Amino acid sequence: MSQEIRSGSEELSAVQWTGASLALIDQTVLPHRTETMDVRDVDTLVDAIQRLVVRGAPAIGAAGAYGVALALLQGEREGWSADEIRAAVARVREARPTAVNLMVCVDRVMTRFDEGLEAVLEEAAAVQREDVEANRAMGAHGADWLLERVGVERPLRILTHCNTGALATAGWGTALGVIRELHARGRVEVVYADETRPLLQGSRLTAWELAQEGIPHYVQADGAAAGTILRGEVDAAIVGADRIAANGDTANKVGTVGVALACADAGIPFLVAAPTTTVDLATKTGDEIHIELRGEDEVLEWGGVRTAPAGSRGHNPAFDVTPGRLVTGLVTERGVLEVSAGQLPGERLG
Ligand SMILES: CSC[C@H]1O[C@H](OP(=O)(O)O)[C@H](O)[C@@H]1O
Repeated sequence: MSQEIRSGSEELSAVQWTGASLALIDQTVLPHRTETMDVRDVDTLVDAIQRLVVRGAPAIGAAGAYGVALALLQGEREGWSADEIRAAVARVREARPTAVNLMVCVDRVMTRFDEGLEAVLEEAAAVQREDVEANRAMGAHGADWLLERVGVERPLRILTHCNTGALATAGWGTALGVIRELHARGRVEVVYADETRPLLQGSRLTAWELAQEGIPHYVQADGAAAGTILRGEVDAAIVGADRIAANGDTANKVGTVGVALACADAGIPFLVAAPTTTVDLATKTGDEIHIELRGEDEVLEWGGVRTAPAGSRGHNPAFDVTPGRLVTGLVTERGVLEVSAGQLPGERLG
C-alpha cells in the first residue's frame, strides 16, 4: 500500500495503527520511494523489524507494542490459544536483540494482555504518545544544554551518525529531534550526517529528513567523521542509542565509538540523546549488551551488486559500545546527565 507520507514536524511517524493493522513506512526504499507496508500478522511484523522496514530503538518499541494487538487479532482469526498468542508475542519481542525498547514496550503492553484488545491498544497508544512527548522534551533539553555550553556566538555545526529522526521513533526524533529544535531556534549552521554503512541510514534517511526540514547538511563517509571533527569543523556531535547501561556505556550504530573518541580528542561535546525507555538499569555495563551481528552480504554488496571478491567474508556488527567516560551528556526527557563527569544513569535515573 502506498500513501503520501507527510514529513517534517512530528506528524511523520514510522508506525501507525490503522484500526486493524500496522502501517509501517518502508524505510528500505527511502529516499527514492515513499511506501508504507500494511502489516496484519506477527511473522510479517518480525520480518519487517529484522529487515529494518521499521527501525530505530523507539520505533521498533512502538511497533512491538502494537505487535501484541496484531497477535491477539491473528490469534482470533486463526483460533490460537492464549499460550500460542503469547508465543507469537515472544517472537516479536526477540526480533532484534540490542534495542531494549522492543522488550520494554512489549512487556509494558503485555501487562494489559488479560484485559483484552482494547486495553492492549490503549497501552500501545500510550507508548507511542509518550515517546513523542519524550522526544520533544529531549529536544528542548539538548538544545538548551548545547546553546549554554557551545553555541553562544554563532549557529552550531553538528555531526550525527545513523538516523535518529521521526523515522526512528514514534515522532520528532531523539538526536535529530535536538537538531530540529536547534534549527527551529535558528541555531544550526550545518549538519554533517555520516552515511552510516552498510545500510546507509544516514545518507538515505537522515539526509531525507534534514532535506524535508530545510536544514543545511552534508552527507559524509563514515571514515570522514574523525577528520572532520579533528580539523575543528564540528562544534558537537549528537547521536542516538539502542541500549544504555547503568554505568552510562551506550550501544549505538556501529561507527559511533569512533565519533566519540574523536570528540574526546578534539575536546568537543559528544552527546547521546535517548528516552529513558532506552536506559536499561538491569544491564550494569556495556560488556553485557548483546550486539546484533547481521548478515555478511550487507557489507559484501550494495544494491545486489557484490563489491568484495568472491572469497571475502563479511564482519557485520550492527552496533558498537561507547564507554560512559566518553559520553559528555546523556540527553533524556528528564534533562541532561553529564555522564563523563560522573552523573551515571544507574544513580540518577534509578
Ligand atoms: C532513535 S534510536 C536510533 C538508533 O537505532 C539505529 O539502529 P538501526 O537503524 O539498526 O535500528 C541506530 O543505532 C540509531 O542510533
